[in-house]
Amino acid sequence: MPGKGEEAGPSSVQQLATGFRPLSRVAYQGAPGAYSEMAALKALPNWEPMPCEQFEVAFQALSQWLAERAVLPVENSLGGSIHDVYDLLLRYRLHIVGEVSIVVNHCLLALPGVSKTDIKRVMSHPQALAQTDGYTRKLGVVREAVDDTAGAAKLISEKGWRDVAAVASRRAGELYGLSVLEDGIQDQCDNVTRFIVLSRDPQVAAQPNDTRPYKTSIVFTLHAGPGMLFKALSVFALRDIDLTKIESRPMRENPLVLSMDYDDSSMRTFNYMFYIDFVGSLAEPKVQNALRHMEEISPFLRILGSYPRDVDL
Ligand SMILES: O=C(O)C(=O)C[C@]1(C(=O)O)C=C[C@@H](O)C=C1
Repeated sequence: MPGKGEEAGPSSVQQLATGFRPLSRVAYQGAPGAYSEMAALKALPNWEPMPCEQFEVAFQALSQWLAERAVLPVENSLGGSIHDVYDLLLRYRLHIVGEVSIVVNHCLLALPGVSKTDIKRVMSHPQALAQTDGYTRKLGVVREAVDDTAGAAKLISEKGWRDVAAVASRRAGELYGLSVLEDGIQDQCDNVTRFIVLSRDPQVAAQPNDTRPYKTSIVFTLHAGPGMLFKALSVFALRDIDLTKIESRPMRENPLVLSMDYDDSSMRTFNYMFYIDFVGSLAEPKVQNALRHMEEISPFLRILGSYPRDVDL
């Protein structure tokens, strides 16, 4: 019998002898059947997916050593950026060690026997609702945002609602006993969501024999004034470094600043955090030079991660 505080299971000696290794956990937001679970399994096929109710719970699971990785969505080709994840990246000191993209194919799911004309309400994650906006508008239903797509399917199944449909994956339908009323309901067939893989430790810089293409993600601030963003971006343009994404978010602790460009001291402008992804690894001298240059311009600069690029789409 294991004593108090001891785990039941093979001892470390037994583990070595039998080759048994407990599965490492990868946290994701949503219920089983969520697209984030698919992304987690694509990024880390032999890991145990760990469902979390909210994005922040996945960040906490990783920070508190309950999981070894977290996989979170950052942008979708139709719905745009997932802002909450950008804000959390700044609040938690975690590192991006990889990225993975998946094709998102939404289905309209309802209880067996329900037809499309019975549906009065459609529930899903806000991103999934944005990606199927044209379709649900034509359907003329009330749209309701919930925490995740699979969670919507689960709720409909548990409550037995016959006038509600979920926008979710076919797999979510199978898991929660819902039928597919229509498949492929996203407004464009090219519907791709990009996810990042987070770890407590940074990815080891690309080795000289590593031929994989790399990407680097940073977040920075700028002083208010004319041409500041232009100057910041020029550190990459001058070195032919290809930017793949830029995002700006309000600086929540200090949302308004005085602009140096105006004499009128009452003139205040919005204050932003800028997030940039670019092609290149921290091991490359031109990337190191660009970041050194950026440090001269930016009052705050943090490297979020340098990691192999997902080229499998
Ligand atoms: O709700 C889910 O199934 C999720 O995994 C979340 C999420 C997102 O946040 O963008 C992931 C992929 C799709 O773009 C829709 C929803």
